[in-house]
Amino acid sequence: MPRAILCILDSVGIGGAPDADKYGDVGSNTFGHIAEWAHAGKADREGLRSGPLNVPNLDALGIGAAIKLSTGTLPPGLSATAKGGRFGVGREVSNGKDTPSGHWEIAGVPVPFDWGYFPHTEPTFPPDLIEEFIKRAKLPGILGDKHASGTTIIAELGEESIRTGKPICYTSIDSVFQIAAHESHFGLERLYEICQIAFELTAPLMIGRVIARPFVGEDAASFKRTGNRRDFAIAPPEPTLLDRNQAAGHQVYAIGKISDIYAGHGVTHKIKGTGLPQLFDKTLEAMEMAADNAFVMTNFVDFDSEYGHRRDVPGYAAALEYFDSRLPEMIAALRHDDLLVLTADHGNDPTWTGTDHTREQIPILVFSPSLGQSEIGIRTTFADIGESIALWLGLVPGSHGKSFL
Ligand SMILES: O=P(O)(O)O[C@H]1O[C@H](CO)[C@@H](O)[C@H]1O
Ligand SMILES: [Mn+2]
Ligand SMILES: [Mn+2]
Repeated sequence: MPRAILCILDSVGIGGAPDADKYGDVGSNTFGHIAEWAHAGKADREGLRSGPLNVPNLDALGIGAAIKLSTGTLPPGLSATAKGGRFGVGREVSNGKDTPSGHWEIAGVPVPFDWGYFPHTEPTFPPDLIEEFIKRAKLPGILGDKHASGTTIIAELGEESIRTGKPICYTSIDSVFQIAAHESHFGLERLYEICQIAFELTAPLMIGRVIARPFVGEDAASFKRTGNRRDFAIAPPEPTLLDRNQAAGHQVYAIGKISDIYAGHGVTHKIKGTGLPQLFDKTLEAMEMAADNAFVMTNFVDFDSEYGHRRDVPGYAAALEYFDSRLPEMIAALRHDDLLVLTADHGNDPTWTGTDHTREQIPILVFSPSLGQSEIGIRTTFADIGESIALWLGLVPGSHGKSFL
């Protein structure tokens, strides 16, 4: 009986989005630029990695061929042909270049509305929203109230936050309200509590997510964010592939932040994990446990949060190489009628300006011991991924996308 395993390599875009101009992202290409920089010796870091990007397993599944299809250019060191499985390119119809938009569309539900965003002003948040938040959450005030990178703003305001008990509230180009506070001084449960209050206040503004960003350490030099991040997200507007598989009486394993992204909807097994090695292990464990017709979905967030937003090219390259080095384990764990899909939710080119996501097309790399090799072309919506998995799992067709199987 069939099963499906869907790995979202968060932010591993492959350039070529036809509407990138609307986002100021023309020419961005996360995977392609990392390969180029590595080839030019610009992704070396002592003790971490050096030289050209070493990703033979992703290359065999067609990452090079997909990038060539997406942008017209084959990055150095990658192959123009795949050696197994099906490869192609996904193009997003949803307007946001953010995690929920990408994930919902992949799971068959393009976002039919525009998210709310906070302006590039200081303060960025509406004063009446903050006033109500402070009152309901019983806070002495807030810090931040601007667009910022999460690690930078903790270094800047973390000490003051500990001293005053005021949480750090900030946003980005995405539809987010993020709250950073110290895990023990402020308290993790208290942080979750105020995030829930913020979520109730921001959801009517169509803000996609409130994100709890706990950190530890005692001064600017030692502050570090922990794995206790939690996303409070608006629920998808229609049943996703997760809901559909659950409604059919089958298992849905949500690994990493998947459950948060779909507001817990359609999830039968929620599994948390921190860091690429653990997320990979948890995925392999789920593949061992999963019953017939199960859908296993993992979000590998570190590509995005640790390397993309941090504009860390060597770090991103090393993360891709790590994932690649473990891919043979996942392939070896596949049963004859398992389907493995590797893809991404948006781009986050670490060679690009700023610290935000980039509007890009995504790779679609599909492998099953029972499928032959072929090209599936440029798909005009990410929803084709969800529809293909639905078909594989024997579900009734949904209302968006077409199967490429
Ligand atoms: O800079 P950090 O806190 O990692 O924030 C990033 O993480 C958010 C969620 O992915 C994005 O919207 C971006 O702002
Ligand atoms: Mn993402
Ligand atoms: Mn991100």
